Amino acid sequence: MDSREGVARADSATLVSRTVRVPDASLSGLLRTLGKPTVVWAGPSEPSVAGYGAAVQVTADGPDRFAAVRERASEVFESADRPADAPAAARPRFVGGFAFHDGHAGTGPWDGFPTAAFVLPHVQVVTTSEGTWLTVNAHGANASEATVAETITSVRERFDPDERPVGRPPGVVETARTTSRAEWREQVAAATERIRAGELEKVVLAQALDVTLADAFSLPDALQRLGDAYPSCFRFALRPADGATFFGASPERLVTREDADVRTGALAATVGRGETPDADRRLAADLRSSAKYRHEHEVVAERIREQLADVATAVETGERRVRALETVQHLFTPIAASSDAHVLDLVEALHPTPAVGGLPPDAALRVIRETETFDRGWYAAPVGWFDAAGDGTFAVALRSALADGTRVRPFAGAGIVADSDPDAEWEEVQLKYRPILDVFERGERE
Ligand SMILES: C=C(O[C@H]1C=CC=C(C(=O)O)[C@@H]1O)C(=O)O
Repeated sequence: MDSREGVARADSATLVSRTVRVPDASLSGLLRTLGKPTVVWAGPSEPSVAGYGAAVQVTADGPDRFAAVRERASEVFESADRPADAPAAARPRFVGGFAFHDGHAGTGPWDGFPTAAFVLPHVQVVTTSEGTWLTVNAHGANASEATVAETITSVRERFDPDERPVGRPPGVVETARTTSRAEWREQVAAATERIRAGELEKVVLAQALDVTLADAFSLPDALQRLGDAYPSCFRFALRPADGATFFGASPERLVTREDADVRTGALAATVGRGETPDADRRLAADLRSSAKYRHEHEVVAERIREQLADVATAVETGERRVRALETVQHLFTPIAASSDAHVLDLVEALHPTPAVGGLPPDAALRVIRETETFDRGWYAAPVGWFDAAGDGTFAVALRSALADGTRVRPFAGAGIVADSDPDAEWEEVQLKYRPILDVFERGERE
């Protein structure tokens, strides 16, 4: 299942797709029994998807990558041989993501991660509140109903949905930084100077850690721990080639399109959690009332509305509120709209929002490139899924890390505006590493 035997380029071949119901299974149970997935997606109030192997893999480079993926995937979907009464939740879905920058190199730690990579899984297991379905997709010269039926039988034989206990956290042996505190101070000071000089209004600067674990990384354990601590976040894991896995639990929905309904939102400005309910409320009150936080947030909300204007109508902004997560609290403004555009067109219009890039976008991207000393790769970029109708959900790959064996590289950043304080931003970034580090560090309880 780990190989890419089924890999085919989108061409005139048929996509054969069949679905059977299987016993109810939790995502972690599935991952522990079926082996190494190529893709995993689990969103709040959405089906979870675990994919093995690739019936089709689509990759693309350069600024046209969004359209290139959409077109190649549409060819595959148009060729589909799938019974009309097959359950909708189990429909074939491409799952994958994009690099943050157009000119992504895909080298070093990001070896195997192109500028865009999506997989239509050979074996796709979808779980909803209604049940679990196994879909087998095959495409190319050897794809037939008979080969699909054979795979269904062999996966069913191995299918053991029982929950397995989560292992002990592996423990951290060593942690190195891409950016020292002194370098960060200089970077933030230089960025605020450029902002005050009028070159730009906001930029999101990031950094990374190089963590060495005592024992090898376990994806089922990592995703289960993240799911327990961050149930309202989008959990994902992507392994476009054999090698490293990019995974995380992102609080930020880039966009969902369901029929013509579009859901997005602005998530920006951060404080920590208080030690007591009173301290927590004071922090939340500060987040709501501070002019600095409001500005940092409002530029994001306003820009998202502008970005949507070209691809959607009936853009409506909900009420700004505080969204509390296990380790941080953010300002959040829901935004809804209506659109006939494919979800990938919406992703293209929205990426990068100023919650991960800045404003104006080009100036912010220039400052990011000139300032950061590590490769963002797929961090802070769109990850998610789409289907034949152009529906789908994409999250912004935050609270994320690249993991391979005992090596893990978590990423985190912070929005910088004119009055940002480098030390406060440093503390904020350390809080944003917590979701990933908590998966690996051994606390006193262990
Ligand atoms: C860039 C990150 O968070 C973004 C999302 C929410 C709040 C943010 C902030 O307050 O700076 C960031 O814009 C990250 O988690 O690495």
